[in-house]
Amino acid sequence: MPSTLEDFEVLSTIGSGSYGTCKKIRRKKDGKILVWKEMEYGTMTESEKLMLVSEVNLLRELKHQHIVRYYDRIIDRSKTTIYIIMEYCDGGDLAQLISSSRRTGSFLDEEFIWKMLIQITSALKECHRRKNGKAVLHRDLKPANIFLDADKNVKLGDFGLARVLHHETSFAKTYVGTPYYMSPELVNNMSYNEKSDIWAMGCMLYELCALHPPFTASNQLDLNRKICVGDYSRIPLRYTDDLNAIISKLLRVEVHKRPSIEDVLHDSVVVRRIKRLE
Ligand SMILES: CNC(=O)c1c(C)[nH]c(/C=C2\C(=O)Nc3ccc(Cl)cc32)c1C
Repeated sequence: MPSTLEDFEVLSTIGSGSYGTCKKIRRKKDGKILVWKEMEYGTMTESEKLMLVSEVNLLRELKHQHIVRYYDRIIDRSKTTIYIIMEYCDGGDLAQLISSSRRTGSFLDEEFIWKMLIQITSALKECHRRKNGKAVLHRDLKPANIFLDADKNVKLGDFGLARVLHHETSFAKTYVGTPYYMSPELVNNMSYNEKSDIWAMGCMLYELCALHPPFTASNQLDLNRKICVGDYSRIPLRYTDDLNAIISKLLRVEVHKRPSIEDVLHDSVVVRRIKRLE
């Protein structure tokens, strides 16, 4: 039996991502706490609407402990709005965590950052596995799209929709961020690929260490230059050479030298750390 809006009670608005509004909801039949992401599709073309529906159906197949669980979707044609119902993540997102660490001047523990590296890599491995010959590339990996459950375990969310909503009307209206995580290949107008997700993961892990992105500039031209030459400083000296080494591999400018997800999971330093967390 498909869900309807009446099956849920809206409790609060908890965030507005790049592509819509997130609300905390309660499922009336059992009291389960969930979220839904409301996305207005009225300004989309027919082909983009079809892409959005197929994207959501594909994402619903992703069942993994470190990927936000998709439960259902509701389409309200009277409001041209889709409601994507997903798992509630009590711990909020990594962007909030970085902001509060920066505000209090307290760096994150290295053990926590290794845990993020291993769990995000595990989630991306599931996404990059071919499903019906189609990889689900995240395309918008950033701290605001990495959520945490009550035990501070990773829940990768908000994916795959970036490609659908890159059309002029809705993307231009909603996209406000500076593309700090844009990879060298994207700066050079090449196509997004699995290694672009790896680059973004490197930028994110760097930011967890330094509490700022690896590449910053006062204008897009300077930012692009720094990205394309790989001009960034070492992570703070409080972090080990092992952590610095793996992040440096993720931030290799040449795509063919950048490790794949499998390379990361088989890297000797990462294997050692996985054993420690088991
Ligand atoms: C201030 N907001 C929060 O602390 C917060 C909390 C407790 N949860 C969230 C967000 C989500 C959440 O809890 N589950 C989600 C599933 C998909 C997406 Cl795109 C977002 C979420 C947020 C933004």
